[in-house]
Amino acid sequence: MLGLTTAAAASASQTTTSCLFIKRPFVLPTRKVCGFNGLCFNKRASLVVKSKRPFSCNAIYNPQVQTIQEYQSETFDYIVFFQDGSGKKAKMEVATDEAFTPIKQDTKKRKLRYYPGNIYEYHLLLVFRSSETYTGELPHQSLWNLSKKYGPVMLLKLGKVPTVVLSSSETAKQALRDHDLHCCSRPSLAGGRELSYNNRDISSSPYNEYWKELRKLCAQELLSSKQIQSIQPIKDEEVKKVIDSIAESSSLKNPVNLNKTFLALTTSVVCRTAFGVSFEGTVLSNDRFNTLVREAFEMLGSFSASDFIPYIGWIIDRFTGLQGRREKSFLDLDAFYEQIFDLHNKEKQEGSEDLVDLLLRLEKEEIVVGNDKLTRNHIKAILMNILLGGIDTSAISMTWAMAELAKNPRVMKKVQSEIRSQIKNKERISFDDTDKLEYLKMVIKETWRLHPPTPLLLPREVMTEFEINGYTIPVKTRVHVNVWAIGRDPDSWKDPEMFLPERFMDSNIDAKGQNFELLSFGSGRRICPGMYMGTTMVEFGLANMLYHFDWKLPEGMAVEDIDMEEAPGLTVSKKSELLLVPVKYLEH
Ligand code: HEM
Repeated sequence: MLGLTTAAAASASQTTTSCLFIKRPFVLPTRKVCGFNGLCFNKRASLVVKSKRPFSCNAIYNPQVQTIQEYQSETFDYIVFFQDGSGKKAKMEVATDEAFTPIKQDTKKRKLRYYPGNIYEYHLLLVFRSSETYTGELPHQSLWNLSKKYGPVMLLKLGKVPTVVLSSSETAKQALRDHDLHCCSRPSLAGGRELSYNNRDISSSPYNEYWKELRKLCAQELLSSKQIQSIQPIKDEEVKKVIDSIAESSSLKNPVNLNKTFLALTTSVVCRTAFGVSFEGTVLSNDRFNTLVREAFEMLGSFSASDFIPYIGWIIDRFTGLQGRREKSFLDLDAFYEQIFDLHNKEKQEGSEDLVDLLLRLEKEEIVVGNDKLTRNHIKAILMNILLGGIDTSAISMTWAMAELAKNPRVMKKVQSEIRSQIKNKERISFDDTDKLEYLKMVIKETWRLHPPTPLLLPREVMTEFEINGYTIPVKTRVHVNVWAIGRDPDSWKDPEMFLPERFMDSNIDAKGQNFELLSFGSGRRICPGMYMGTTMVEFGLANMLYHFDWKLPEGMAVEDIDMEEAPGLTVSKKSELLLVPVKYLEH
């Protein structure tokens, strides 16, 4: 971190006609930029003119000029923009960490005059050239590393789009609690737009009446605790199928692929409860369905040039093949929804109304949501939320939990003995049984701390300017909360890299959106509406796996061999398959 000191200012004054002294320390990056990615920081700063005589400096009127592309060919390390209250900007070339050299020539600029001894309040923007890019394979990790250097509020300038990343519980609290109403809209992104039939779903809809009414519908009809408890018989059946299949592998001493097992489990539960069908009966085979879900998540989570570079970004997306993949993902999902509608039209069962029945009935009744009459496209968009929100996140959570348990045999033993002593020798675990499993709940929270399924939350868009830690966050800025970084922040967590469920023993911290150290479901108006469904699914699934089976590593594998690498996407799953050998627990 660099705070320009008087000495630094003095050295600067030797090389330049004037010297500017920045009162508040700020961060100057040092690396070279690559591609169109870059970072800038945005902060109000005071400049004190130290030179003996008034001097002039170039001002830039066009704010667009600050994009990285326009400076790519230039040789300096970084550029500093100062913007005063009137919106005028002055640009300084920074040659080293310690000297500011005013740029001499720039056609579009007018000279601004600075007077000795005066203090100028500026909006300070730093644009720098860095090989550390935002759009690496795992952005939450790159951003975490950057936040360790540059602090918990960073403004990234990607193409034309300002994006703020918050990486501490304190700054997340300011955004999601104190200024929730100022930043609870969503940007319209290419991936989400296409898969959500033009932002007609809950997660990518901007903050408006339509979104409010959809959320209400969700809370009252689709994802209420009463509704979730009513689907328990389906969960029981689907879990039993999984246990029977694992028992078979156990008798053959075959390892089980837990990534696939959990995904198949959550898929069956969601498809049966929400769509009233088992996905085995649809156009998609099990494997194709899983690929489709994963692919859709990658499309939603990938950085698309059209989201950052207006007018020409789509050309880049065509070249990279992203647009083609997105279209295919959209068509596959669309075919899936159509088939579900067909099945519902053919097999109308009296008395049992699932989510699709409900939505089709509302369509027939021509109900208006916000200002829109509910159409097939609205219904498909809502189904996309249930499908993508409900399936992957819970499966990912269970896989990470089992990977951590396999890596930490002490914790595995402890959680199994809790489950087995509480359940006794019952053949089936009931919904109520999981309530008593305090240590299992701690294991799940610890898993979400280290492996939040949505590590950057979903991007928000600022509707009204506000401040975080003295930084101004202007309208239209995108805001990401790096929940992954917050879960590893040593200011919030002791020994953050350790998997230690006991840390929750005497603490009230939970993941329900009030504790900003643990934000696996987000917080504020945009908090996950499927939190109860997701939590109960994860608790129930894991309790069963750990009750019925002991789990061993495959022959020749050691605990250290379990790799915890992450796969990229909007949700972050375990990259390699988790293979464990089940051993049937025989006491019941
Ligand atoms: C362990 C399971 C789950 C986790 C960890 C999870 C996590 C999240 C997160 C982090 C967000 C973004 C919150 C924000 O932007 O502040 C979110 C939003 C959302 N989730 Fe979940 N989720 C889970 C399960 C579910 C389920 C089961 C459903 C539905 C069946 C669901 C539907 C949604 C929807 C519709 C949104 C968008 C909310 C909005 O923008 O208003 N999620 N979820």
